[in-house]
Amino acid sequence: MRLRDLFGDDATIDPRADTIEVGGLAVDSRAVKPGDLFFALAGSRTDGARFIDAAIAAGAVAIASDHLPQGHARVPFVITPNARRALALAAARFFSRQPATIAAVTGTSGKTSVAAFTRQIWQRLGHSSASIGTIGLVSDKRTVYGSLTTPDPIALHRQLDEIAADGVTHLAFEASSHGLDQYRLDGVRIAAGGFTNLSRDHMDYHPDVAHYLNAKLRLFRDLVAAGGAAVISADHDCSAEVIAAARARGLRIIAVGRNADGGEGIRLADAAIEGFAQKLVLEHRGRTHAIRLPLVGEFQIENALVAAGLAIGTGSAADDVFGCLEHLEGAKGRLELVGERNGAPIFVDYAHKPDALAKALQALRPYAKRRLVVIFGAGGDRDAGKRPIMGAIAAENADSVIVTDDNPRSERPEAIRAAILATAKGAREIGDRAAAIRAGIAGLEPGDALVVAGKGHEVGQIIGSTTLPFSDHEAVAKALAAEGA
Ligand SMILES: CC(=O)N[C@H]1[C@@H](OP(=O)(O)OP(=O)(O)OC[C@H]2O[C@@H](n3ccc(=O)[nH]c3=O)[C@H](O)[C@@H]2O)O[C@H](CO)[C@@H](O)[C@@H]1O[C@H](C)C(=O)N[C@@H](C)C(=O)N[C@H](CCC(=O)O)C(=O)O
Ligand SMILES: Nc1ncnc2c1ncn2[C@@H]1O[C@H](COP(=O)(O)OP(=O)(O)OP(=O)(O)O)[C@@H](O)[C@H]1O
Ligand SMILES: N[C@H](CCC[C@H](N)C(=O)O)C(=O)O
Ligand SMILES: [Mg+2]
Repeated sequence: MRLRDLFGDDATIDPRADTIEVGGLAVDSRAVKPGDLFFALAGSRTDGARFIDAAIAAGAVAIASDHLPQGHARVPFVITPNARRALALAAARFFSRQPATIAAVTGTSGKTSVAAFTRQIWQRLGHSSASIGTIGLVSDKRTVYGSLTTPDPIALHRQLDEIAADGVTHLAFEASSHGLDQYRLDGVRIAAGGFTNLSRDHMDYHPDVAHYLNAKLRLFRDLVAAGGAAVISADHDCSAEVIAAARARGLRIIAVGRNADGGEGIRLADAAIEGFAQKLVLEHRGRTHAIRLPLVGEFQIENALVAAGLAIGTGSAADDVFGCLEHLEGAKGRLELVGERNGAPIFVDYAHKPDALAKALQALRPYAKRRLVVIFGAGGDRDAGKRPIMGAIAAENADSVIVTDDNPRSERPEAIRAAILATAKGAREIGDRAAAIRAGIAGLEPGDALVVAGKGHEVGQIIGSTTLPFSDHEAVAKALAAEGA
């Protein structure tokens, strides 16, 4: 593709770059292939400009950056005011196909679940559908394990192009605050945006909560296409501000939840637990719908309603969409019932931040007639401030707490555990996660419930810079087998 066709009018293109054909895009010098255009981006740890020589040595034919790199005037270059955004827009032009209908969801918790639910609703309504996010790419054609919640723009646009070529017409994907802040999803043609909730997260990255919320609001301010829909949970302190941002863009607002109006919105009029399911009464456009949602956890109602709103906001008929809610399956490792011992249910959950842990424990309280047991830790090289908060939440909302390791990464696991234990009064400490799970399961008695939180779908444990195979699902299964359960 011609280099010139990758950029808009705000780019200054070196005359020598004007005729260049670009074979690919690269943002990491170590991934450059001959013929690539290398984007030199200033990052959080280093500056891509330092790797321009390496990129050229690897075959880069031109460099794009937001400033003329010193000493590199001999290389064909493109200067563009916001190089990260320009990268995403260039990736959208380079990988030009996208599914015709795309919804994106943001919020502190529930994104993976909403993306999975939206995909399931569309699929059930007969559309070839996919989701992209923390658990990777899931489509009716293929599954690819993921690592980032919002992939970098090159990977994201390559995947959009591939799934569109596969025949996928409907995509729901997760917009993380990092992804929004770093312009990873600019260039995606988004027909509807969803917002679940806001609580403490990523305070190692965002200077304050306002910055974090503003990153999320970019979805409505900058990214959902004009005339598109905004599906917003109405039940939180931040809901009014999010709705105002979407309204300022003239988007079609579909508020959902107890505080939504049952006209354009989806109002939750009633909810009651029924075994491992919940009975809901919904109001929408003057009609009442009685639904049996086959999921555990009050928060899954919020996720299901945002997903329903996204499907309705992109053109599906409300009656059909509500019918699909009766068939939803939870995303892997999200309050997933994985076994039982002595009649006590055992769940795997992905709560790795304070509000999610509180919500997960509160959701499981009705299933623990005796003791609610939680096993969890906290990731290393991530917001250290959340550790004591999570310790206190566990002590308050569970009856028995085992503090173990999550992904310690480069940190000392004992130090992470100590920060949690400082507030988790009465908790046991068992660093080895498999041993912690064995101990938790061995102690279960009739009437108890156990949740292993923090790693959900993950299949590895990152210790130092090594990822060892580890899955909570497998660890639970092995512990149950050892107990003869
Ligand atoms: C902190 C963060 O978000 N970093 C992201 C950012 O990297 P960066 O630009 O800051 O990287 P850097 O290390 O400072 O390097 C600067 C530049 O030099 C380049 N470089 C570097 C070394 C080299 O040898 N050659 C080279 O060219 C790098 O490719 C980069 O372009 O841009 C990269 C490209 O898009 C991302 O891959 C990278 O995500 C890292 C891997 C990461 O771990 N991010 C996590 C925190 C994250 O994004 N999480 C969110 C939210 C999770 C959730 O709550 O669900 C997610 O969306 O997953
Ligand atoms: N709507 C919600 N409100 C509060 N907590 C929730 C909600 N949905 C999910 N959770 C909790 O958060 C955990 C993660 O859920 P999910 O993966 O759907 O969210 P996410 O926003 O994608 O998270 P991440 O940013 O970590 O990828 C769940 O396992 C559960 O403990
Ligand atoms: N996307 C999140 C996932 C955290 C999962 C948890 N298991 C941990 O390692 O902290 C992050 O990278 O911060
Ligand atoms: Mg996610």
